[in-house]
Amino acid sequence: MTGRSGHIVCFGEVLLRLATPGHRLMTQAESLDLVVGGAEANVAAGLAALGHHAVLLTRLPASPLGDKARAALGAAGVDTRHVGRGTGRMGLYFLESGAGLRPATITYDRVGSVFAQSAPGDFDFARALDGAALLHLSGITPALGPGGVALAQAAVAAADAAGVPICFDGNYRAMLWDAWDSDPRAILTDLMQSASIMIGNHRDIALLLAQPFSGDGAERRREAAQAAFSAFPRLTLIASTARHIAGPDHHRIAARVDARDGAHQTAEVDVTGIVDRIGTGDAFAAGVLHQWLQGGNVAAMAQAGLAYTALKHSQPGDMCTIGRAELEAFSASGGDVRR
Ligand SMILES: Nc1ncnc2c1ncn2[C@@H]1O[C@H](COP(=O)(O)OP(=O)(O)OP(=O)(O)O)[C@@H](O)[C@H]1O
Ligand SMILES: O=C(O)C(=O)C[C@H](O)[C@H](O)CO
Repeated sequence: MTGRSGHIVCFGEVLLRLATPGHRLMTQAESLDLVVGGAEANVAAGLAALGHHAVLLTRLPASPLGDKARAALGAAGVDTRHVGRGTGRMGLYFLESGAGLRPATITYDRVGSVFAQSAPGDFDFARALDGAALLHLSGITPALGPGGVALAQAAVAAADAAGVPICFDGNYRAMLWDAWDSDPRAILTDLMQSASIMIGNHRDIALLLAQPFSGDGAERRREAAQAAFSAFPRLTLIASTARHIAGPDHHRIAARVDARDGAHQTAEVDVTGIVDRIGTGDAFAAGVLHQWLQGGNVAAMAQAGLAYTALKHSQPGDMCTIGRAELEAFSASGGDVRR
């Protein structure tokens, strides 16, 4: 197995999460717990925890909130040298924590953030991408509005110009797309033309291709993957999870990676006692990319993605900072205290 050299550039907005403590409703909360997140930052943190050189390309406000975000990224081992600063506000989201049969709810408060207000010229894409193994971005940036579309297009164009492969995570956020007069299909299809790796499932592909996939399970995923490989000539890998919600704190998750010439779908693992569901998709992406960077095959990528997403469910916060030793020691049956 031959590894890939170079750092990974993750491009996207960093948010502060303000969450009700102790499963309270927002109406009951008298304080809010603060953590730093953002889908692409979460992937960078996961990759850094797994021993890779992960660079975050973003812009934060020149304010104590921006300082807080940058400090958290640095503490997670993310390379913040390409984190720009600007005048304006920090993107936030509020989380009303769920419990039992009451789902968690998210309220975004990010319109007009420094990142969302940025122009492509505010980023030195070429410098950040110089020598990179991969650019990772997601469907969240173009969902921010026309300015976000321009940012995502500029990032993709710069990676193309530098010959850097692109990983695109669908990360469909209906609340963001529905907040403006958007055409997610056209925008995402255009961005996907340049992607080598897609993190997304049959729903993402159905949206892109305006084509439903009605089969079941693995058959439906293979059919969707084949349609995506036909539509996007540069695509080499599609990675997805299949999540069955067995109970309020009990999910069954399998992972799948499709290549043009084969696929691997893992067995399901039971994830119980879920502490935090947010960021588990980003942890999956980090696990898959961890193996991709090492030249692992579809089975190794699917297993690492599954293990890392399963482990993330046990860690509070948006980021997964669980290390490589724990990933390698992952056991679907969990374990007692290690002493
Ligand atoms: N309405 C939709 N249209 C198209 N794709 C969707 C839609 N809703 C969800 N998806 C896609 O389905 C996949 C799984 O969605 P889900 O919300 O379970 O995210 P996840 O990847 O498990 O976790 P995370 O919330 O951390 O991203 C994602 O790739 C997402 O983009
Ligand atoms: O929802 C978003 O835009 C975020 O970036 C916040 C979370 O960190 C992200 O959704 C987790 O995937």
